[in-house]
Amino acid sequence: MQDTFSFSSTTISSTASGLILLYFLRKCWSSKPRPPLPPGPKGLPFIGNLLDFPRKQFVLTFLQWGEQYGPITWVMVPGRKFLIVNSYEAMRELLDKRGSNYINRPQSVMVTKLMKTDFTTVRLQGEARWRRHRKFLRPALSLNTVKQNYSDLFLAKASGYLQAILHKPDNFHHSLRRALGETISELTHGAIKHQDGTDYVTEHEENFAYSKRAAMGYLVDLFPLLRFIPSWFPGAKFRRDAQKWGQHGANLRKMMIEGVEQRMATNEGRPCYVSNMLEDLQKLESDTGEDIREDVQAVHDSGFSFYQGTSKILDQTATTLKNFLLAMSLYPDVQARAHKEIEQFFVEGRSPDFSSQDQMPYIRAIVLESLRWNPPVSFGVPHTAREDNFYNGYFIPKGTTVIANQWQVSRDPMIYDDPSTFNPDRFIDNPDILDPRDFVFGFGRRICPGNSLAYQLTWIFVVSILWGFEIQRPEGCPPLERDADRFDFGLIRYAGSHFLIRGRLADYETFSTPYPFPCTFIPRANITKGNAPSSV
Ligand code: HEM
Repeated sequence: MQDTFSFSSTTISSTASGLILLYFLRKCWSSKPRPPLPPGPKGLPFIGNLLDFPRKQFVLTFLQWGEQYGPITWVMVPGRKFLIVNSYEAMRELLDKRGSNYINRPQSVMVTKLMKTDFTTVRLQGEARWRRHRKFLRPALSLNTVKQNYSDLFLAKASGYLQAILHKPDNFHHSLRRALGETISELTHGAIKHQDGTDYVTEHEENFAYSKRAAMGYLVDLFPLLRFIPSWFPGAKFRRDAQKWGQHGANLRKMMIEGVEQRMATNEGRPCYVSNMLEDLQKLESDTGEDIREDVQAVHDSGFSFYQGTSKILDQTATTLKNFLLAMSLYPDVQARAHKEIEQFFVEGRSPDFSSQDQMPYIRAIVLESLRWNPPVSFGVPHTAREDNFYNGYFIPKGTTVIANQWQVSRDPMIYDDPSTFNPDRFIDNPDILDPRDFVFGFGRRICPGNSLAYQLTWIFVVSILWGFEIQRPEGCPPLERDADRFDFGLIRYAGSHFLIRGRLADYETFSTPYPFPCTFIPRANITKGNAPSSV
């Protein structure tokens, strides 16, 4: 008994001294100065850098910060910490090499929670549901699948666009969105209209307008507790709007899925992403008895994500093509060379197709330059840090929103000489130059799964338009020499009034597009009204 007691007291005293030692060691360790936060503009008490955020042309301010503070800049607003990355090397290091730490997305209360868009691929956190989406998207959007399954659809839509320009040349911006919207709708859900006549493309445009408004930045994003205010409460219009806008998306999603199911039941309509995946799953279920419910949900959600959430797919591809059209009107020499290359393959009634794609280096260079000249998602889709992290001796706390300023890469003179000039030759003269697809489609595990599709679709539109038309800038239009006169850099035009912050805290999934510009389309010998390219 005595022995036991003395043993216990020794144990207790040594445990106690051990704990005390540990306490002091920890104290010493934790009082060791933590590396500093990255440099950045000095903020104000309470509101941090809110006033440093520009109201428009965000990337240009981000670029200035890059020049002043180096590759990474730290900024804060209430409740949010941002790391703006202004160097390709740092983007690769953080988002690619340490991709598992930067796999999440920031969650906007208004768009994600109140509008209930957290099912879309782009907004999901990097967890099981998101992995399930990517599992279906990967094979469906691979280059091989795109070439085999979607080439005819792309050709038909490009041809339809030429006819639209012939008939209503002034409407070319609108008909471009229409052609791309139809392409995506047919590709994902096999139709552009519901059985009851509802036009999916028009509905998606409406839905997109709602998302854009919601993404403008609401007070509830600064003070998330506001989301618990009942929607009937005075001043809670944001809740009623979110409900209405979210419901519009939910109804549309339901309608589009029902449309696919009806067509599958009657063997009508063209095969599409959703029907192909559902057929595979149904086969799996009947062969193995596997529970496919979560997979079916992932197909429904990822199919709709082509539009919702990532509805910018349409905008991004449209922007790339608008970049191209603007460039053709500003750089006639480039256009003349492109016409020459096309004439080697597609003349005398032979309309464009993909058969000579590999033999047309100048067209490839034009497509790449259209992506680089004005990266459509000018400062990327943000990622967030899952854990504390260090870079170049700076501390990046858990939860930081990381913004990769793609515009900076596109204008880095160390990478691209004379970067504001549209110069496809840079890709021909220097085959080792950075391929813009290595940054305009994002980074790491969240990298855009649609990059091959986007490239192929852009390519056939570019060739078809050049085959059919000569593009001119109308006489008397100003020459647009500066980037700031050409591109809006993520400016969202929204006339509605906002609380304190109008646009300063806009959701950061904005994208840059050319300001509206006029073009004259002169039909070439190849094309006449009613003469659609023969291959479609
Ligand atoms: C020129 C056209 C396009 C550009 C510039 C573009 C760019 C991007 C970028 C920058 C991201 C975010 C990547 C990141 O988080 O680092 C993204 C995400 C995404 N893109 Fe694209 N994209 C384009 C077209 C498309 C197309 C045609 C599709 C589908 C057919 C598509 C599907 C997606 C999806 C589903 C995501 C979300 C990925 C995720 O969060 O896991 N994109 N895109």
